Formats: sequence, C-alpha cells, structure tokens
Amino acid sequence: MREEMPYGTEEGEGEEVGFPNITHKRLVVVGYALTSKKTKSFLQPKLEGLARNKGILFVAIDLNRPLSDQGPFDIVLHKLSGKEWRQILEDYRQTHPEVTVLDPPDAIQHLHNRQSMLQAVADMNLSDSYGKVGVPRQLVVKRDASSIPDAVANSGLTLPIVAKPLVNDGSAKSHELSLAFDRYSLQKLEPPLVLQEFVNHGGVLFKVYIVGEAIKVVRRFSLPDVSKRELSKTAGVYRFPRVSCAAASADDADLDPGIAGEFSCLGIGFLPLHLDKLCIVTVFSNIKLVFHC
Ligand SMILES: Nc1ncnc2c1ncn2[C@@H]1O[C@H](COP(=O)(O)OP(=O)(O)OP(=O)(O)O)[C@@H](O)[C@H]1O
Ligand SMILES: O=P(O)(O)O[C@H]1[C@H](O)[C@@H](O)[C@H](OP(=O)(O)O)[C@@H](OP(=O)(O)O)[C@H]1O
Repeated sequence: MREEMPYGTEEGEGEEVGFPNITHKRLVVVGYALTSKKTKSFLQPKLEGLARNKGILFVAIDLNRPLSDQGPFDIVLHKLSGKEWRQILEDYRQTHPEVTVLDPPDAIQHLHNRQSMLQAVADMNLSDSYGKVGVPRQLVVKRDASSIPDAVANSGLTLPIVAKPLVNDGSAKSHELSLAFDRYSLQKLEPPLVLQEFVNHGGVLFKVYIVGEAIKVVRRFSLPDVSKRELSKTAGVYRFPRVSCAAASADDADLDPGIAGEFSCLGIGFLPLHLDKLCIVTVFSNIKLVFHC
C-alpha cells in the first residue's frame, strides 16, 4: 500500500512550513541510493522540507536488502556506480516497469568516463551555435606514465596539460586535477587519465544546471590564464583538489571580452544534471536538447 497523507500545495521551505491548502493526494515516494557524501550535499533539510510540502517523500534504500523487498517506490534516485549495482538496477527495472529509475544505468554510463562524456559534445559538431562550441583537445592514457611525454608530443597537444582521472565515479579522488607545465613532469602523472590542453578562458567559467525545462547558470572562478612567458618560466606538476567549486562563486565577476564567442565544454555530470563550459553561455538550447538522458 502506498502512503496517503495531507500535504501543502503551496511552495514553502523547511519543516515549519504550514499546510495552507490541505489536500489528500498520494505521496510520491522516492527511494534513494547515494554515497554518504552525496546524501549530505544533496538531501539537505531544506530540500526534504520543500519536497514534503509538495508530497514527495525521500526514503533511504538499504543496500543490504533486496531492492524488490523495499518500497513501494515511485522513483528510484541513485548515484552509485559499479557493475553489481548496475545489474541490480537493470533487474529491478525489468520487474518493476512502473517505477522511474533516475537515471537508467545505460543512459548515464558514458558520463562516468571523461572520454566518452565529451565525445558526445564533439559529435554534435556545434561549429556555429551562436559562437563556436567545442571540447578541449584531449588524449587518453590508460597505463604506463613513462609513455606520456611521447604520447603528448605525438598527439600535438601543447603544454600546459590538464590531467583528470579517466573515470568520474563521484569520489573526491576522481575530481582531482593536475596541471603539468613541462614535458619531463608529464611522466609523474598517474594513469588512467584524460590529458587535455589547457584552454585560456579568463579565469571564469559557467556551470549550467539543467533539470527538465529549468536551467540555472552560475559563474565560477576557475584556473587563471597561463601566458607564454609564465609557461616558459614554470616547471612541475601542480595538483588541485577542487577548482570552481561552489565556494568559488564568481557571479559578479566580469568576463574577458576577448574570449566571447568561443565555448569549450569541460564535462557533463548528472544529479543534478549539469554542464561545465568555459566562456559565454548563449548555446543553452542546443545543449539542453542533446543532453536529456
Ligand atoms: N582543459 C581545461 N582548460 C582550462 N581549465 C580547465 C580545463 N579542464 C578543467 N579546467 C579547470 O578545472 C576545473 C575542474 O575541471 P572539470 O570540470 O573537468 O572537473 P570535475 O571534477 O568534473 O569538476 P566538477 O564536477 O566540479 O564540474 C574546471 O572547473 C576548470 O576550472
Ligand atoms: O557544487 P557544484 O559546483 O555543483 O559541483 C558539484 C560537481 O559538479 C558534481 O560533479 C559533484 O558530484 P559528484 O561528486 O557525484 O560527481 C558534486 O559533489 P557533491 O554533491 O558531493 O557536492 C559537486 O561537487
């Protein structure tokens, strides 16, 4: 039996929100399976309060019990990876076609890998979408750090090089970023990696969050430009745990007018679905259409 309980029909926040127009509608039950890191950042009391007021109830999925024994759920919301979890979800989708799984494993698989995530953008060939939209030139190195200097030279990628873990599984480690300034230092990087050319972009980027028809854009401070002079004077690998995080808000920052019209997509994530881009954001509609999972 699904729960039925009164809840408010007007927007509100937090737990103190009253129930101005009490109605009896069926609750929407959302089972969630998230890492503890994600539960902390995503399932904030404010969100839970707002959801409750809209008749949405979040219920933690117990990973130690069969999914089918839990619920009933209207929606299963997850951000876990791994073969075993994928199989559990696929089986559940077969046996519970009435439940919406956000997102189905097949729809998000390519977003776990930084190579395949950007290939989708490159394939769009957005050469004239209110400006030019592309991805940084990149190279994948799966093993053998000693091969990196030659691989970079052969591919024609220019220094400095941004190195990112190939797999993005949502762990803190998978968000670590390195910047290598000279050829010798490249062998200090730790594959499997995606190596990208550093794109000068004026030190500010846009993050675009998309949920259905709703789009929210924020500006974030980013890595500063690297001039030729600076490159010639700098050596080594510099590691950055988190660049352009929420604390680096740059909503009031000016943009470098010199880079308008050139867009580089850096990555695509989900929950919330978002795109990172360098430079100006006049290409929303194209991106929105393509990345609905
Ligand atoms: N090719 C690049 N050229 C210049 N700066 C870059 C490049 N790639 C990444 N950066 C900088 O590094 C930051 C992190 O890169 P990226 O967005 O790929 O990592 P991430 O772990 O997916 O981050 P998040 O999940 O927060 O978006 C970017 O916000 C940007 O400041
Ligand atoms: O706070 P913003 O700027 O939106 O950055 C997010 C990243 O873009 C997401 O990729 C992070 O989620 P994952 O760590 O699950 O990839 C997400 O991790 P979090 O939910 O644990 O905070 C954030 O770091």
